[in-house]
Amino acid sequence: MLGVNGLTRRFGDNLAVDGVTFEVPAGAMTGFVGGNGAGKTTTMRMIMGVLQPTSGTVTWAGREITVADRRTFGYMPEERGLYPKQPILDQLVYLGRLQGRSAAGAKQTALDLLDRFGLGERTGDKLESLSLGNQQRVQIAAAVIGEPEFLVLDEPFSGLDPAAVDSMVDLLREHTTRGVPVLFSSHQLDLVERLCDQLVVLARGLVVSTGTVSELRSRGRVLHRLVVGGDAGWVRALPGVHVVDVDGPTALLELEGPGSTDLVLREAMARGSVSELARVVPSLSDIYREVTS
Ligand SMILES: Nc1ncnc2c1ncn2[C@@H]1O[C@H](COP(=O)(O)OP(=O)(O)OP(=O)(O)O)[C@@H](O)[C@H]1O
Repeated sequence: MLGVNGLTRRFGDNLAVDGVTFEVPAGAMTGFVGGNGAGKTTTMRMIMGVLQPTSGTVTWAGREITVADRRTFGYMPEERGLYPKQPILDQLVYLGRLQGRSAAGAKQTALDLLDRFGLGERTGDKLESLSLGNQQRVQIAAAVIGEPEFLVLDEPFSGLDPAAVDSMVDLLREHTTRGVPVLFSSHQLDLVERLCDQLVVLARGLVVSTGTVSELRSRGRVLHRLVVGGDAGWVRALPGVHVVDVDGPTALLELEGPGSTDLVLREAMARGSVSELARVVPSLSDIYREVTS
């Protein structure tokens, strides 16, 4: 398990990361989300030791992290990091060797990964000759070539088509199944919702929420949608009902308790037909907007 404890980073007057604390448990896929400039990349760089924190610590397996620990980590940095003019297989084998793999082992894993990502015919091609999406696949292969004990991936899914996303998701799941903790940042909240076991939400350098998607959901306000035959504007007059929005026959409501639900239903039926009165299950995007606003 990796622990981030009160990590703080200033750039001059800019407090980019402000006392960030969270854990990435073994075998869990942790999604790191937050708007542009929230501090995700800065935090990941401090975890990887490529940027010094102003204060705070990173722990691995319950003790302060060492250089040797970090050598066992796989990292896909925001600025990527492979050589554009070198053949992709050579680069992967080289990186695997740097991370302690034998030449034969690194080559076999690299060939398997490239084959799996549809690049089996292009092993001798230079990185720059591949499309951006295919370059991204090679970057992910580079992060896992050393059989890492922890994976840090900065926006690994940006620019990937749905089929590539699915194969990356399968690859990452194989790692978490073996107990490897994975931390990845993404702005693709539908994907984060599908993929991650837990979330860390950052806003303006601060952790504003952590937990599973269902935990985050249960902390948010509960809304109901009412759809009636005519105009639903009458619902504004009911006690115990906070109207979030009314649009013709549809109203979005925050109800104070079961009594309010009964009241809304009774009133609606007395006034005509009722098509729907149901609890709204918020999407991760809705939750994200609520916790970061
Ligand atoms: N090397 C640097 N020098 C000065 N300021 C920096 C540096 N790196 C990051 N910052 C600032 O730190 C803040 C956090 O940036 P960071 O890149 O960590 O955000 P992010 O959440 O990864 O954003 P995005 O989703 O846009 O990639 C921003 O205000 C950014 O301008």
